[in-house]
Amino acid sequence: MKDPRQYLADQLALLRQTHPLVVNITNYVVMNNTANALLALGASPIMAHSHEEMEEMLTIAGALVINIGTLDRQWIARMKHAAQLAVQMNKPLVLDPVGCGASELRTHTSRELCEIAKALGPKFIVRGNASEIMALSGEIRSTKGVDSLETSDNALGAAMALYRQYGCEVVVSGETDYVVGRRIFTLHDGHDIMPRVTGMGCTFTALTAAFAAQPQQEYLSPGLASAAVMGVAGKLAAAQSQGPGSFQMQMLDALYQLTPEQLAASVTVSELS
Ligand SMILES: Nc1ncnc2c1ncn2[C@@H]1O[C@H](COP(=O)(O)OP(=O)(O)O)[C@@H](O)[C@H]1O
Ligand SMILES: Cc1ncsc1CCOP(=O)(O)O
Ligand SMILES: [Mg+2]
Repeated sequence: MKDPRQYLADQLALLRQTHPLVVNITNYVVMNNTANALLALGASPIMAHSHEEMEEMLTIAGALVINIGTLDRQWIARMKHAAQLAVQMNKPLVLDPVGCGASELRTHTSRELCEIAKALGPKFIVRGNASEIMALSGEIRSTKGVDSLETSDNALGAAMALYRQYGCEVVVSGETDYVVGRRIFTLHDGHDIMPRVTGMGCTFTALTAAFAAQPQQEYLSPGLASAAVMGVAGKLAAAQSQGPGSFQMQMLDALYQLTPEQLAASVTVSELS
């Protein structure tokens, strides 16, 4: 890869030209936040989950998000159907295993979705917090809920195991973000106010799908692009905020204002050898 910073700048510039459409099957908590974040960055969201329209949706979309945050039996059937279609249509799929480990239903469903999506290889991406990634891999059995009890450093082994098992890119968020694929990157941006706002991880997942939706140039790592954008926008937004309320608003403005040059200059990224 050329310098990862150049790759990141190119990816953001391309996104602003192509406005990729992302289909989101997501949770009731974050539908509005993630749609706004995609729009603010320059992508185009649609929230859709019905069986009847999913094939048409995926025909026009560049990528699919499956976020299990408020799952139930009916939603699980929709998620599996959409994942199967994504495989058939060779569309990138980003899974957010929200709350994996908090209930058997979440853990089991996340694994079933991974089994379906693994046929996509690197076009399948899992983005979760440390507890979720460790529960998905089987390294821990239970978690507290949707927030992480673990540091992302502790989840690196689990992320590598998932990469080997499913061939997917695995993105673990936290104070340090880890992007684990054929290569492994760490990013040290963001701000500790981010886990105090619901939906920041879901936003990360949705932005990952926006990068996955565009034609990849030299190196396929949508998770690296979204981690950089979340981290740099998060730092900029936190500097303008008084607390979680104003942070939410400032985050949308930062996603909108972020330039490719600023992204390349501000990101703290390194490759693990
Ligand atoms: N302590 C922290 N310091 C800096 N950034 C953080 C911290 N915790 C989380 N983040 C950032 O917040 C975003 C959401 O991550 P996280 O809170 O782990 O996800 P989730 O909301 O799914 O639990 C990511 O961009 C991550 O880098
Ligand atoms: C609070 C909550 N409960 C079910 S889904 C959800 C949103 C979780 O969003 P995030 O993981 O991005 O904080
Ligand atoms: Mg989450």
